Formats: sequence, structure tokens, C-alpha cells
Amino acid sequence: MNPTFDVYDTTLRDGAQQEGMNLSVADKLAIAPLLDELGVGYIEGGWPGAIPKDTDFFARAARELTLKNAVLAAFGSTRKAGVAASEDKQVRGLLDSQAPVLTLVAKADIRHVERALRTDGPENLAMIGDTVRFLVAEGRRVVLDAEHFFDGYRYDPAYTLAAVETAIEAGAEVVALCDTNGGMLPHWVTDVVGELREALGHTADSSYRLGMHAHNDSGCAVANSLAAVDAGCAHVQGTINGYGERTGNADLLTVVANLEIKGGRTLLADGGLAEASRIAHAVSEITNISPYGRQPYVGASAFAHKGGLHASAIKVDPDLYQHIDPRAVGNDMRMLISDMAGRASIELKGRELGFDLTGQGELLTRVTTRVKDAEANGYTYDAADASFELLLREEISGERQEYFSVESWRTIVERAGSRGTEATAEATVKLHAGGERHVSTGEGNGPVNALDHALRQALVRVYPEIQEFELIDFKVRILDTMHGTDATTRVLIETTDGQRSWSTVGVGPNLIEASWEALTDSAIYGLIHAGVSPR
Ligand SMILES: CC(=O)SCCNC(=O)CCNC(=O)[C@H](O)C(C)(C)COP(=O)(O)OP(=O)(O)OC[C@H]1O[C@@H](n2cnc3c(N)ncnc32)[C@H](O)[C@@H]1OP(=O)(O)O
Ligand SMILES: CC(=O)C(=O)O
Repeated sequence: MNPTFDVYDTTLRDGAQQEGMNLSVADKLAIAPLLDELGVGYIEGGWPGAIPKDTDFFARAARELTLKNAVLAAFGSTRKAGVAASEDKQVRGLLDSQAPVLTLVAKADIRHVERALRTDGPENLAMIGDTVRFLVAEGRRVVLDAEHFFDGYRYDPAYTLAAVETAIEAGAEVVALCDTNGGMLPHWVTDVVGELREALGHTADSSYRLGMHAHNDSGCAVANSLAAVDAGCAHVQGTINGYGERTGNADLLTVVANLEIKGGRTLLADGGLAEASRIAHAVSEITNISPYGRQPYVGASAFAHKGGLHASAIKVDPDLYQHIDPRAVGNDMRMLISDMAGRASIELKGRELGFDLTGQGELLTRVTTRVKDAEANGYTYDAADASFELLLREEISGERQEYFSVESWRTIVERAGSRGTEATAEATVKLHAGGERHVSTGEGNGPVNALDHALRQALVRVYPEIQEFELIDFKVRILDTMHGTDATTRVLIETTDGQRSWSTVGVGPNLIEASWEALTDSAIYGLIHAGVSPR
């Protein structure tokens, strides 16, 4: 952690203002240690006194959390107009939270003072000064979030400057300049922060820090945060995965990765940046919001290469097509196999899967051609790594590993009775494995589900490992809508053994045939990776 620069996380407060996000106290108590592990300096936990869950969070955090790197910050607002700070219920709620840092949102735009607060400029300045002074006198460290700072400054710089000066004179250690509506552009931020610093006489040695709190409505939250830091701010606020009200807040991991890797600063404690990908995904698990694959630095696709020309250069040096070494943020480079692959892509993918294909030009050409042909017929390997691995293994060894041979399968969908009763499905699979013929029947709520059950039952006596496999996702896409019900169907399924998951693809003239291919690929891939040989 850098003592002269604050990394301030507001995932649990402003992040929680995201549409659809609903964090329980337990969720917040689970996320806070991850943020601490990441090495941020501040964790803003919520608004105690206003939101009952947040009051509970601070009470439980005081008892249950031991933070190594971060301090907790409680968020609230300045006192109400016409009420003494010491008498303001909401301000007392902040003190009661026991948080060492209290962050006050204050109006900095005169239009908001007059129209939203419905008071006048001098009273709002008094609200800021009184509240900061009161809390500082109570022994708390105070951060002031100057709400609508940038819009306010562009409208009436003198008033906005007065709001910031009042907070500093009253003892705020940080004044965070908020782009509350998220509409700023980086060069506006640069200009405004520069002018403000000049007006305040602010230097790197000043007793207070200026900070940045950016929203992403113009798509510039990260860029605006970097511009603010470049212009002299030494405190940056943001959220994990860019969660937040409307289009979100500045993605703190992107901001910090840029400042550390490109800016040569060390901001997170304990080399936390190398844990960024893991922590971003762990937070997604808790928020129950699927990770965004194309998220800079930490997204699953952030270092995934599809173009064959990229792969051929990466084979020489990964830096030729990557802006950083993915390990710096705990991410990995991946090769994606598709009809855009060339031989270099196959060679690198092979290496990723543990096969050294160096110098095997003929094999690489064969696999490349097979992939391109299959993709032209509807297969998609960049979403089905496991099916690609089976194809590659088959080309390397010259044959497909025969865990079982299928004699036949069939499915029946039946609805007994009148409308409103549920249809049920039944499947029968006949196959040979372990030197015997197996016939089994499975039932399910649909034909694919029934087929999956029947296949497992047919195999389980010979391959008990299959009991651990579970189908966790199933996606169907009709590839040629011009043909209506004659169209080609592509099925992607994801299976897990509880430790890892893998994806397979099947293509066929109908849903059931495509699903059967994806299901059998999945079983074979799972058995290979369970270390089982064909019996
Ligand atoms: C930019 C941001 O993201 S700031 C954070 C936003 N987050 C939230 O609002 C989440 C938590 N909020 C809440 O639980 C509620 O909105 C509360 C408890 C804060 C307020 O609820 P209520 O007491 O019912 O008031 P209501 O929502 O009707 O109006 C807000 C009041 O706060 C006042 N207010 C708004 N900003 C400030 C401020 N910076 N300082 C002091 N008072 C303020 C308004 O003038 C209004 O006062 P009034 O009740 O005298 O008219
Ligand atoms: C304080 C805050 O969240 C904002 O101004 O956006």
C-alpha cells in the first residue's frame, strides 16, 4: 500500500447501487476480506443509519472482521439544513458505526443546493463545515465526496471551490471530486483538476489529498480517473468489476492495473494485483452476477486470441499481441480455435493442452483443415475446448479412444392426458463397453435430459467415475433459419466433475442428434481427464 496514495473501494456502497444487485450482510462480510486481500486501503461498507443492513454490517464487521490492509469507511451525508450536526440522526448513525473513516456526500453544485436541498449556498457550506468539524472532533478521519463536483465547477466554479475549501478548512483529509452523472471527458477532467489545484494552491505536499470518484455514463470512468490522477489526485475511488448505479463506477481493478503496470506505481499492498483476476471472479460469485468476459485485464477473454495471424506472432513472442504479461493480474493467455485459426494457433493450443506439436507441419495442417471444415458445417470450437481436444487427440493418435461403441439410441416424448399435463421423456441407449452389451432406459423432463440419464446408466457399471459428472449448462442454436424446422442445430453443453468444467459441441439435423454428440464427447473427455483408460 502506498501511504501517499489511496485506493478506495466502494463496491459495498456505490457498487451495491447497481440495478439487480442485492447484497446481504453475509455477502458484504464475505466480500470485504477479498478486498483486503487485494490490498486496497479503504473499504466503504455502506450507509449505516439509512440502510438497516448496512447498520448491521458495521456492527458485525467490528466484531468479525480482521483487516490487514484496509480500514472501513462508513458513508453518509452532511447534516440536514437547519439542524446541528450533533443532533442530526443520520450523522449520529455514522458515529455509531464505529468506522474509523467517515465519508460524507456533500452538495458541491449550487443548482443542487437550491433545487434538490432546497436551501441556499451559505447554509450548504455551513452544513459541510459543521459536519466535518464535528466528526473530526469526535476523532474520525473524514473524506468528503463533493457530489456533482465537475458539473458544478463547469457551471459555477466559485461556489464549487468554496465547497471544497470549506471541507478542507474543517479538517477533511480527502476531498473526492465526483463525476456523479458520469458525463465528463478526460480532457475536461484534466482542465478542471488543474484549475482547482491552482486555485487551492494544492501541491503533492498539501496536508489533504484530492481524489476522484467517476461514474461511467460517458464510457470514460477509467480514463477520467487516470486523467484525474495525472492531474494531481492521489486518491481514487471505484468498484470491483465496475459495479454501480446506472452504467457503473470506474472499474477499480482496471484503474489500479493501469496505474501500477503502466504508471510504475505500487498502490496495492502485498502485490495484490497478481490476485486481481481471482478476486474479481470470487466477487462475481458472491454478487451472483456473471463475470464480463471482455473486462479489461481480468476478463476471461482479456488474453484470449482467436485470429490465426495473432497466434503466429505470439508463437514468436506473446508481447507482440498482448499489452502486458497476463500473469501480472493473475490471468492467463488462451488460444481460441475456430475457422480463423491457422497452424500456429493449433500449435499453441496444443501446447496449452499439454501436447508438443513443434515441427509437426503435416499434422497441424490436417487439424487446421478439419477445424475449418467442421466450423463451416456449424461446429464452434472456441466455445467447446473439450471437443477440440478430442479432435486433436484423434489426429495425433490416428484414432478416437473407444470407451464405448454405440449400437443404437432412441427417445420418446409422451404427454398423457389433456392439455396442461406435463410431457415426459424416455430414452433407451444400447452400447458396448467393458466387453459387455448394456441396455438402459432413462427418464427426464425432456428428451436430452432422458438421453443423458440413459447414457450414464449404461456406462456407470464399467466407468463408475461418470457418477461425478453433472451437466450444468445447455445451449441450443438454430444455424440456418431459412430452412425452418429443417435447419441445422448446434448444441453446446457444459459439464462439471465438481472440480473443473468442460464444454463440448454437437451439430446435427435435429436437437437430439446434436445433443447426443455433445453428450458422448463430454463423457469421453471427462473419462480421459479422470485418468481412466478404455475398459
Ligand atoms: C451520489 C450518490 O450515490 S449518494 C448515495 C445515494 N445512496 C442512497 O441514497 C442510498 C441510501 N438512501 C436512503 O436510504 C434514503 O434515501 C435516505 C435515508 C438517505 C433518505 O431518505 P428520506 O429520509 O426518506 O428522505 P428523501 O429520500 O425523501 O429525501 C432525501 C433528503 O436528504 C436531503 N439530502 C440530500 N443530499 C443531502 C446532503 N448531501 N446533505 C444533507 N442532506 C441531503 C434532501 O434534501 C432530502 O431532505 P428532506 O427530507 O428534508 O427533503
Ligand atoms: C458520492 C457519489 O457516489 C457520487 O457523487 O457519485
